[in-house]
Amino acid sequence: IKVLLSGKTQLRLPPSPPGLLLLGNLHQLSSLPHRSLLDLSRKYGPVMLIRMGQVPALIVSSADAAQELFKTHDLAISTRPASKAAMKITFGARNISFAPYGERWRHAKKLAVVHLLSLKRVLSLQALRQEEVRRMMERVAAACAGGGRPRGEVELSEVLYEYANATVYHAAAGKETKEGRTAARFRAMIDDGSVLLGGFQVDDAFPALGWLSAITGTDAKLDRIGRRIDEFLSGILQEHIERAEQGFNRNEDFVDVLLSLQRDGAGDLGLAEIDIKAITLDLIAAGTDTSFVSLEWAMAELVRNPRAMKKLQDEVRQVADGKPMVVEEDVDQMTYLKAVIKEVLRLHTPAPILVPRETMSSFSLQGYHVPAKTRVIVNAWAIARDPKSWEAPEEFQPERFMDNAVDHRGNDFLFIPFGAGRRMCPGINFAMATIQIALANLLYHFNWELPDGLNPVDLDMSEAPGLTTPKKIPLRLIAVPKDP
Ligand code: HEM
Repeated sequence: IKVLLSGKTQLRLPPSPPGLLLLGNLHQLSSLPHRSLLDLSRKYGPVMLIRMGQVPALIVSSADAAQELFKTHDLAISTRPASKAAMKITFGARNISFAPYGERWRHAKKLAVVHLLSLKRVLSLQALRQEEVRRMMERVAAACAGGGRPRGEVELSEVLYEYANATVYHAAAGKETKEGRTAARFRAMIDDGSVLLGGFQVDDAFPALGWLSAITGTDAKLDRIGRRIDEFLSGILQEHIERAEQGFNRNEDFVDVLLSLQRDGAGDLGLAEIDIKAITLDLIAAGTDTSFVSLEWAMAELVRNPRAMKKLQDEVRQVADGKPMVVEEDVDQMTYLKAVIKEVLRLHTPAPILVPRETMSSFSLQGYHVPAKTRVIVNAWAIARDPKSWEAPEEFQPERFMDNAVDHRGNDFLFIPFGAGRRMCPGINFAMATIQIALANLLYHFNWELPDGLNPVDLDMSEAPGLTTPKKIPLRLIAVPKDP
């Protein structure tokens, strides 16, 4: 009636599934939102508007809509929604991933790219990766020697997590120098945080009801995680500062570089200790889980698909024949390895709904009006299994990437595991280098089997919830050395 009386035409909003008065569509979302959202989009279309409690959210689930979104409206969706979890866990969102759009975010991202993530910097870290791969191989080899477990049985998920964490930690904050700052401790801190940062907590849906998170206990939990993270990062910084004071600072790692920039003034925006902690934590967290889940799913798919495993093993062993280890020059010649990794990123998109954005202004998408202050969720996982773009989308077929120029760098919108546009992942080079060399060496040195006579097709492939989705049941495999 108000619209009719005002004489204004009503703007056409995207279709919405019917919701409940207070909850909106929250009750239709499971702990794996990418799956529930795909089901809803099959009914309501690739551009939909849902309500998560009080919060309106635009859901994009097709390559066409994603292309229009990122190509035409990227600036309008370049901020992240403010969230209590991000404020408490990521040093007031002074990091990159959860920072609001603006100069501070741009400055932090530039520092990370120039001093850690550019192709040149990533190539210069080759020896570091080789060292971490060697440590991982030694761990697997130790399992082959027995040591209390059935011979060759490896808690592979644990080993892969440790490798992914150590690689990015080593590059960002140097080698672990004190007992206790380990992958296990880091994981315990980060895992709870990842679920809370996903943006699907009751508290995210009712921002006006601040007291709710005190009742649900989320506030206390966030404070606890925040304190542990601060303590961990303060320890890292203190070690670096002490080392520099003793004259041992040779700009070895990213924290060293940031501290020396801080001493030199670091430009107009400055660089406080809290910024250094926030950015360092961000890079270690963003780089660990994503690379780990990619490796975990890669090994799971390969043991489930013995034909692909053999084909990849043949390629790796032929290229690196006779060498003590696969090195990165060898990887350049491994086309099937690269296809396998792309297929893993397609089928098991590590961050299935990317990282939520928020509209800074209204715009029109595929003929629908999208209001300002709407959360934007791009279901990259759903897009990567859309039968309109992919043949047999549910099947693991690395061959589909062999003679196919489709790339993961944010230009082909049917395949955007790293996102697209201004907020796209800056860690692609780092991630690819970390994953490729590890997978190649795992297959070069060992043959892999399922324990307890498990049939490959019976391997459980369900996902655990979070910003990234690891296997629900960690991967445990038998490693058999290629050369006993
Ligand atoms: C397979 C590995 C990885 C995947 C699949 C991945 C995926 C993503 C995705 C989907 C986003 C959000 C993009 C968007 O909003 O459009 C993101 C952001 C980000 N990633 Fe990655 N990532 C990976 C590895 C890494 C690594 C190794 C690092 C650094 C060491 C890193 C650092 C970041 C940072 C800092 C952001 C925030 C960018 C911003 O908000 O401007 N990522 N990543």
